[in-house]
Formats: sequence, structure tokens, C-alpha cells
Amino acid sequence: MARVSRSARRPVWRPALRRLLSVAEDPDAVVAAAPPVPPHEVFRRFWPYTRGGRRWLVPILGFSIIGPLIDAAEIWLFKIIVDDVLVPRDLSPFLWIALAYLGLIVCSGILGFADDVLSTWVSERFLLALRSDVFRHVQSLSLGFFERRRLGDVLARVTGDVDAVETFLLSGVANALYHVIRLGVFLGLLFYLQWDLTLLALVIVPLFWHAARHFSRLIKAASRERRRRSGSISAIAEESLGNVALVQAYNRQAWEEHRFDRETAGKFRAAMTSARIRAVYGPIVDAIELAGALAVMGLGTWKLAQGQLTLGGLLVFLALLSRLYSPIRDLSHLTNTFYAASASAERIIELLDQRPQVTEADHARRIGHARGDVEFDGVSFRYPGTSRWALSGVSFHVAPGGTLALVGASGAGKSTVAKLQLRFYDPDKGAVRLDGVDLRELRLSELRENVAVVLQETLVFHGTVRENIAYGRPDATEADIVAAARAADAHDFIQLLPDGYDTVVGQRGRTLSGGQRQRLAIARAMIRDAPVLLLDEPTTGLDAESGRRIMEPLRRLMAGRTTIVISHNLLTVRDATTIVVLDHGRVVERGTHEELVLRGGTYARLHRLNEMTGPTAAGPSQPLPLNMGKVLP
Ligand SMILES: Nc1ncnc2c1ncn2[C@@H]1O[C@H](COP(=O)(O)OP(=O)(O)OP(=O)(O)O)[C@@H](O)[C@H]1O
Repeated sequence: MARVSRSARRPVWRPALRRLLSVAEDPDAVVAAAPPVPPHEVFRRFWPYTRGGRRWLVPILGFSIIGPLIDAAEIWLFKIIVDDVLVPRDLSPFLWIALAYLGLIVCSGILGFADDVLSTWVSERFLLALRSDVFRHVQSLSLGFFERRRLGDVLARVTGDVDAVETFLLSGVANALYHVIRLGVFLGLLFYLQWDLTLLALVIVPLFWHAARHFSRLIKAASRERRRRSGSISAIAEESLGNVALVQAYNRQAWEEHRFDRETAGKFRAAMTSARIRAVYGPIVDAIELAGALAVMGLGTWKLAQGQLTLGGLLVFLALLSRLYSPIRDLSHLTNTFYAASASAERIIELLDQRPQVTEADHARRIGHARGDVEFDGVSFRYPGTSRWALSGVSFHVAPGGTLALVGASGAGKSTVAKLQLRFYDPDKGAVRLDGVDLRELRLSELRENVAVVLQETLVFHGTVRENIAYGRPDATEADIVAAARAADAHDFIQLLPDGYDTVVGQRGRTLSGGQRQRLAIARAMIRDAPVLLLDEPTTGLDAESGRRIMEPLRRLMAGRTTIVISHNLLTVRDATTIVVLDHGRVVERGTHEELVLRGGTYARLHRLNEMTGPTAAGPSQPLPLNMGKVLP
């Protein structure tokens, strides 16, 4: 007879079942799945967060022991009712049995209350510590991380995944212990009652475990997919809602909905796979359990017929058996929960493993209030993961109080200079110095206290006008805030707002005009009173009138400070003490406005272009009376 090939012998339902119980990989994932981490590693990483609540774990454990004992006592009372009240039809012991029942119920109520409150306290304390730590860690990451990652996914990790870690570490472990203790108590009782029946009942345990192990692997894959999709959903929601004006202006709602639907459908599929796995798992466990119970019932009935067992004894045995199977079943369910939670734990671990690219030296130097001497010395820099140099051999020096203007085409590297000055990144070659000290040797917080910024995209928080100005210096007094607002030419418009300084400006300051937002940003920089000022395209996006209006407050802000001003608009930079022209990350020209115009190079060409297009939107009506501190090339 011809041999049947292996594949021909394989049951046809196998591939169908596999498809039904597994999640499909998505090659164009918005958010990639986190790398797998073994369970013991998850424990090692998160156990320290239980520090505050560990002493309460002992009483909680105590409750886990007393709970099953009360359960067992209730069942025992049931045996007494059957054997001493029902079978002999004798009511005399009924009263004390009823009282004992009542006592047990009261005890179990008190215990349940204490257990609930304590366990919740321990879990929530754990979550509090972990969530704060994850947030602190995310805050400490360098700008580069946020430029690469999808913000929505980071938010989903900080808010959603953190909870699952608690399930893994505390609720999960507490439940596991609780079930193990219950298992021990009921097993002891069953052995005491009928050791041979108990041994028979235990025959099915390996089957339970085998099923649990197999299914938990499937559950884990589905859970990882669900968590990944949750991250993607948050990422897309954050991106489309954060850019709602752009989406609506370009009629891209349908496209955004499509992206969103794709991810929600992915999560739906993963959830359905989980449901199918659980739905298949449930009846399998039921069948195993039934097989055990039937075997016990068969042998038990035989023993009853032989007079080796009372009816009460058999009924109690079967009742206790169901209590024995329930922790076994719960434990095997718990492995599924564990695996599902570990998918979230992996996402948190991946986040916690991110190291800031910029770190503070061990014995970082303090400089207090700097003089404001800024130097770029042969600085070359490449953004992580890119091959092009964003800056290459850039050198300049601005003496305290001087002004340096950075000019160049889009993408020339101007904003990169500002990022290095703030130490959002470290240069790959060369050094950036403040008062002669390499920024890498300085305390990060002190460096940033010495630098005030007014950026192209003005950042305004949801909050009052007062809070937005005081963001520059949280300990500022009311007088400081008003003085800064006056100097920034913002006081008048603030007074006209419905609640003056207490007016709440919407998220990103949407309820203010571009010019008003910019003046608020100037007031914030003003109140910081830092010796170094970075102005990154401060007039971009403003119309002629608004641009003109902020020139005066800008001049006041720049007075007496070392300023690096970045601008496409040559009219805002022509009076800088030194103008540096960047091209593809290199310094191609440097000098004063007059010198560079005479030289007839890139700057002169840009200047001519500017002249041809006329005084641009943001051009000042008069030259900037810049502080003429010494600026050395
Ligand atoms: N986060 C980043 N990751 C990778 N490359 C970047 C990043 N930011 C900027 N670059 C690249 O570095 C180069 C310099 O960018 P930079 O923002 O400094 O230019 P810029 O002169 O300020 O331009 P613009 O005037 O348009 O603001 C560009 O080629 C840009 O594509």
C-alpha cells in the first residue's frame, strides 16, 4: 500500500483553526510592536515600584488564607446539615448551625471589605509611583526622541499600558497566590475526606496546564497586537486632531478617517481573535473539568453503594471538588491574563529603556547667571539616523551683549544651531561653549536658565495669560508679569481681553492672533531675564503691521543680551553686529551687512532678492538699535 505523505495526513481543519486563532502581521504598522521581554525580567524591572505598599502585602496574604478557610467551613456546615439535619429529619442542631452560618457571613463581609480597600490601596500606590516615574522618564528624554516617535503612541503607553503592568505584578500575583492558597486548603480537606477520590480528581490537572500553556501563547500574540493597535489609534487621533485646521482646510477628513478606521479595524480583529481564543478555551476547560467530576462521581456512587461514604460526605466532596477546580481553572485563566498584561509591560519597558541622547556630566559645573559669551567652535552635527551633515565645521563667537544673525536658505542649518545652543543635541565634532565652558560640562538646568527663546511656532499653553507669561519664571510676582507684558507691548491687548490677565487662552493659544501670541512669547522670554536670547524666525507668519508691532518689544528684549537671531527676512537682521551666512550646514560668509553687500556673494544676492520683493511683511520701519557688543568672527 502506498505510504500517505505527512502533509496529506495532516487534518484539513488545522490551517483553518490556526487562522481563526492567530492575528495577522501588518507590514505597514503605524506603531511597531515592542520587543518581547521574558516574565522574570518584567518582575525584576517593576518590583521596586511596590516598595511603598510591600508591608501591606502580608495582611493581604493573610486574607487570602482566611477566605478559603471560611469557604471550607461553609461547605462543612452544609455537610452537617445534610448528615445531621436532613437525613435524620432532626431540627435540634439547626439553630447553632444557622448562627454559625451567620457568623461566617459577617466574618467574610469584614474580610472582604478590608481586602478590597487594602488591595486597591496597594495597587493604586504602585500605579502612582510607576506612572509618575514613566512620565518623569519621558520628560527627561531628548528632543530627538520626540522628533522620531509618534506622540499619540507615547501617550497611550503612559496612560493605558501602565495599568496593565499593575495587573501583571500585583493583582495578578495576588490572585495567583489567592488561588494557590485556596487550592492548598481545598486539596487538604479533600485528602482528609477521601484520599482515593482526590487522587482521581487530580488526574486532570496536567490536562488543564497543557491547555493553559498552549492558549496563553495565542493570547499573548493577540494582546500584543491589541496594545500596538491602541498605540496607533492614539497616534493617529493625536496627529489628526492636533492638526485639525490643516485637515479641514485640505478636506482630508476622509483620508484621516480611513487611517483611523484601518487601525480601529485592526484592533477589532485582534480583539475578536482574543475572544475566539477564550471562547475555544472555555469549553475545553469545561470538558476537562467535567471528565474529572464524572470520574469522581462514578467512583463516589460506587463507594456510596458500598456504604463507604455517606450522602452528605459525597455531596460535600463534590462541592469541595468544584472549589478545587475553580482555582485550577482560575490559575490557568490567570496565565492568559499574565501574558496579555506582559504585552503592555513590554511597551513600558521599551519606553523606559530609551536613554536621553543628552545627559548631564557626573560633576556638572554650575555657572549661575552667565555673562553670555557664546561660542561655536568647529561644530559638526548629524541628526541621529541621518547621513547628511546638518552642520559642518561651524565656528562663531558672540561676546556678551552682542548680536549674531544667522541667514541662509531653508534647510541651511539655522534652527539646528539653536537646538545645539539649547543642548537639545550634542555636536558630533567641535564644541559649543557658554562663558568658555563646554555645554556638555554644564548643568543642563542652569544652561537652559541662561537661555530664553522666542520660536518660530509660538508655544502657548492652555491656561491663563498670567500663567503663560509666568511659565518663563514660575516665581515671578504680579508686578514682574505686568512689567514684562508692558515691555512686550502686550499689556494693552491683555487688558482688553474679557478677563484681562485671567483670560484663559485655548490650547496652543488659538484664541489669540499670531502677533498677540508672539508678544506673549516675548513677555515670557522677557520675564526669564536670561543673558542669552534665541530668536528663531520671530516675525515669520505675521503680517506687515503685526511684524512691525513686535519689532519694538523685540528690541527691548534684545537690549543687553547676547542674541542669536535666525531669519529669512534680511531686514530684521541687517543691523546685527555680525551676520553669518549658512549654506548646506557650512559657513559661507560672515561680516556686517555693509561688508557682505559689498562682497557680492550669497548674502548680497539674498539682499537683492529681498529688495526686489520690497520690504517684506515683517520688516521693521526703522533699523534695530541693537546693542553693539563686540562680536568676533
Ligand atoms: N529632527 C531632524 N531629524 C533629521 N533631520 C533634520 C531634523 N531637523 C532638521 N533636519 C535636517 O537638517 C537640515 C537643517 O535643518 P534646519 O532646521 O536647521 O534648517 P533651517 O536653516 O533652520 O531651515 P528653515 O529656515 O526652513 O527653518 C535640513 O536638511 C533638515 O532636513
